[in-house]
Amino acid sequence: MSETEMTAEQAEGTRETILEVRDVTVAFGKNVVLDSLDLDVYRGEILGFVGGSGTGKSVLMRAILRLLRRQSGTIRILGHDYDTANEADRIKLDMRLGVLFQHGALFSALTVRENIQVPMREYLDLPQSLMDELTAVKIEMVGLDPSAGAKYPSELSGGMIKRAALARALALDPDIVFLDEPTSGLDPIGAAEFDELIAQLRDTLGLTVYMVTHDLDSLFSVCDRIAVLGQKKVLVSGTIAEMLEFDDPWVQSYFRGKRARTISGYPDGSGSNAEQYRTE
Ligand SMILES: Nc1ncnc2c1ncn2[C@@H]1O[C@H](COP(=O)(O)OP(=O)(O)OP(=O)(O)O)[C@@H](O)[C@H]1O
Repeated sequence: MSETEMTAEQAEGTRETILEVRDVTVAFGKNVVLDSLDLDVYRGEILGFVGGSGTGKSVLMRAILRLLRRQSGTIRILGHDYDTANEADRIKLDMRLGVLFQHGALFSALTVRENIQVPMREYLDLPQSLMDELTAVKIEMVGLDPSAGAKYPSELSGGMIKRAALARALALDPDIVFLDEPTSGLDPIGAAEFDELIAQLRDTLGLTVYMVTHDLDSLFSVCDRIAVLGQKKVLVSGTIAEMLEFDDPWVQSYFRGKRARTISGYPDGSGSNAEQYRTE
């Protein structure tokens, strides 16, 4: 190894942990869903979070976003522990997170422009003209036509709703966005375009992306790392190559199953021609 090369461990040491989950337990009555779970998310990465149905992916995301109570453990976002932060710091922290819930979850009685301005009104004190300018930038950023701003969610296609919801998640220029199954309900071309948009935003804005997904195409084409939830913990996290090597029946059948092999383009599931697969 030359002096300028780094080992994988050294490279890992230089990454900034933007989200640190330690020893988190969440239970509903006697039903323990997450048990002493640990997870790290690094700045600028796209992390795909997968696991069988009902394993607790949404519960973890909601626990991180403080939408439900956990029994124990610590969650540090951008180095801050929300539990011990004062009110002013909590608000600052909230502003650095963006969320796109499944199905978009736009307010149906508001136009796209008004939807995007909801977080701006909540957290910023800006004149309407400036909010309008910022909104136009967000609409362009997610690849929507400027005319979409005046439309109501019922007038938009599924793909446009996802983009509008993403624009709202980006309204306050967050450091990290949480996406709950962002490509579900989209056709393969729409899903591939949405993945491309996510990768583009990561590259241009340095955004960190935490994506709960069942979409193998997304995992193979845009995710830098994958974390697998199983047995109430993060069973394994790493690259696709590391998933393929991991000795667990669910992980093996998920990443080496017939569909995964078709997407990856190689008999053993390695490599990736997901984009080609999708547009065929
Ligand atoms: N508010 C709640 N009260 C009681 N139990 C809950 C609650 N929310 C989730 N659960 C339970 O937690 C478990 C995990 O649910 P969760 O929705 O996180 O699964 P998931 O991994 O996101 O599944 P899917 O991929 O099917 O969306 C389930 O057993 C569910 O019934």
